[in-house]
Amino acid sequence: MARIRCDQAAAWRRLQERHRTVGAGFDLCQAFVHDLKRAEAFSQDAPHVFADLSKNLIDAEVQGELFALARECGLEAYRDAMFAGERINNTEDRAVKHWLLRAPRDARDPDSVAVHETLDAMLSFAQRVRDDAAITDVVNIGIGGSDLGPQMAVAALESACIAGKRFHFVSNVDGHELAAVLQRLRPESTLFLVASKTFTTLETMTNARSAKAWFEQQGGRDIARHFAALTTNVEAARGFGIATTFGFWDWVGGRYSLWSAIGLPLAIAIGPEGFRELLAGAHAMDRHFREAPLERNLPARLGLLDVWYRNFHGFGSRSIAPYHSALRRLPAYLQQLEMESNGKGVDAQGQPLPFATSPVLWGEPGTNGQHAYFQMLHQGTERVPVEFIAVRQPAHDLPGHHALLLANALAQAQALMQGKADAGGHRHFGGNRPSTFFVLEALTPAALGALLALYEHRVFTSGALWGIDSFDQWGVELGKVLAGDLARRLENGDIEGLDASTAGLLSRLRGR
Ligand SMILES: O=P(O)(O)OC[C@H]1O[C@](O)(CO)[C@@H](O)[C@@H]1O
Repeated sequence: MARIRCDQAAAWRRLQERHRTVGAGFDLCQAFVHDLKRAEAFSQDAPHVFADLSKNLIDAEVQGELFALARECGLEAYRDAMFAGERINNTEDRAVKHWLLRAPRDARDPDSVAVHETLDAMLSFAQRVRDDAAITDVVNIGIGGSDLGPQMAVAALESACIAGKRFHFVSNVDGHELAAVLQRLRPESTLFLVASKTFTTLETMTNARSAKAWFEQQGGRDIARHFAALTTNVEAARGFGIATTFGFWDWVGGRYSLWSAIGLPLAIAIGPEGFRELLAGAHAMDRHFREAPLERNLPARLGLLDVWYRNFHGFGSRSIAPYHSALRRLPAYLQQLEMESNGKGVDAQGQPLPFATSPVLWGEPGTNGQHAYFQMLHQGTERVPVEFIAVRQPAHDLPGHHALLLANALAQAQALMQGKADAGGHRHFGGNRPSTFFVLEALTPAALGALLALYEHRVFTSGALWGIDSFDQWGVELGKVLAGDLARRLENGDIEGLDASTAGLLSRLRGR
């Protein structure tokens, strides 16, 4: 489908002009003085998520131009193409249909029917594992999208997780990780889930082989009961000796696969009903993204803000500050989602891009981050937009804590914006530092599903304007190939043809 890249749109030039004349000197505090309705105008309710965008460096005119830019670039048509199942992942010639995984069953659509068959089977398996008191440990072996999503979500929903079962996530090829987990396991009470879309990934296959060898050495019997595979490559899983498999499809990208069989650890942890609630929350956000006009469309507004910050203000990073310790793995999850999707230097046709794309995402839960890097956020030489995520209702009943936590989130956003002008030198806070503030009512499966889908569509929006293919990841290939070659060289010591640095390091690491 025809797409206009953002830098070729007339609105792009108007935004450049706007940034040159007023945008760069935009004063946040003054904006609130001049517009008493600013907080309301730049707030947005979406399913399960409220967002206050008013502490961002935008005004109504910039936002209007950003909507114009989105329309000129064909964002809505491109979004509709994704939801129509067109092959918008053009470099891999694949459709992009993770949203179908959370849509209600549609008997007319064979893909939807297959999705729900697998979902039903996977959820009954999850229920059986939940009911099986003999299984005390579930070990997910996977990496990237086959690890970060379930790991993040099991932590996020820890208050809803089943008692009496421990969940472990082994991703790294570094044997320290698997060895530390294996030490705490007994084969008869362990279920290994080998999660890999391709079932070829070096880390996962190495860990899966070692786990299987350990299981057999420890006298484990009945692989069929103690190993299951979550993969699009069911044949390879069978070849590996795993009979219980839950499949998914090539139109589910790794970083978009939590909603598929890859979510099995989460389904075991929170139960089939909880998992369906997660899907329903994400589906509600899908509908919002599909149906709301851009002016009231939260993922679109956020994605456009990202373009404004990256390409006009030149902000190179964004900090994620979840004020909820259960969201401790969310920054890592979002790093893959956004940086693997939009960390591209060429457009979908392979043409070099003359502008910046994905920012660096980073962060830690609040209030911990405040005692580590918030110094830089308040007084450093870079301006970094911060994203606060607060949850109104806590999942514990310790008195006092939650109000202090929320007060800190509010205070940081306020301090970033207001600064402190009356003090000079080291005590001076320049202020005018942007932030977005999200509020969830409670950290439920539905709210988490909606929040994650919100981020997915936001990444879609900026990627669409940048004209890139947000659904491939060719940038991870080169390192994989070189690692294969270097693994052989580490064995045999061959340094022929290597650059001097790599050759020297290789010899040192071989200890010879
Ligand atoms: O699920 P697989 O096929 O093992 O891949 C794991 C991860 O590797 C990548 O392909 C590249 O890092 C990710 O996109 C993916 O999530």
